[in-house]
Amino acid sequence: MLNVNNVVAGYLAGSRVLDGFSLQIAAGEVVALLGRNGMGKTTFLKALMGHVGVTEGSVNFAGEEVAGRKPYEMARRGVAYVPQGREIFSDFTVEENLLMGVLGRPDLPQKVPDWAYEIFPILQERRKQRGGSMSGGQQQQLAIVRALVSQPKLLLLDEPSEGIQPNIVQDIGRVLGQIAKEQGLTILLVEQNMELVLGMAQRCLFMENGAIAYETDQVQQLRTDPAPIHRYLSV
Ligand SMILES: Nc1ncnc2c1ncn2[C@@H]1O[C@H](COP(=O)(O)OP(=O)(O)OP(=O)(O)O)[C@@H](O)[C@H]1O
Repeated sequence: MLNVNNVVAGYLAGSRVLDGFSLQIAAGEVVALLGRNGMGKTTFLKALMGHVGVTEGSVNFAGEEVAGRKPYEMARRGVAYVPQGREIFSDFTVEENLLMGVLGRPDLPQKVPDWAYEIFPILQERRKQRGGSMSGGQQQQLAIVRALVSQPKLLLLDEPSEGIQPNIVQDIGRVLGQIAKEQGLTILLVEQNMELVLGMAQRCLFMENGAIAYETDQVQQLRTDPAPIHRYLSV
């Protein structure tokens, strides 16, 4: 589904935050992208969404070259992005926030589907309340469902557990794992919370200096043999 080859990308002209970055993700996979702060994980998600320019290499999504596409074009092609810090609209109600997710897909019926409120029941209870009045965890749930109502093929999540109480993190992990399994949703997860990663991911990619340095599909072995975690994540 996603085939990224030798990508170079950065913020300033000539900068190489991503430097020879390559990865492949098959349809239906749940993959975690890990690495210390500043290694370029968020930059990759932004480059894939078209928020950061790709200066070298190729990004193929669903059989089409997409490097250089704008964020709204990526959304229409079925890539949904839940950024770090959630970025919900504080003054909009829960329902209005969800509608924003639908508006990114003009080919879908332009209303919030009923199933959106069944994913996390709190969103039904808070439907008419301002997004900004909810807790951080509830806002994260809202941001995730806002992404899901665009009916993505690929869901990008940037640190969904950040600053959120453990029971909501667990709930998010359980729900996303279930959706991935039952509906074949492909997920790329950037995350520091190893419990969430080990509970969800089928494959872990470790980033160092702008590229993937190591990967494993023996995710559960990381519990008993955490050497890669120490090597690539410890400061
Ligand atoms: N808007 C920006 N302008 C210039 N440089 C940036 C910008 N955002 C990030 N960088 C730089 O790009 C590098 C990679 O940052 P990035 O946020 O992708 O790292 P990360 O692996 O996601 O780490 P973190 O866990 O801290 O978010 C860092 O050196 C960072 O300082």
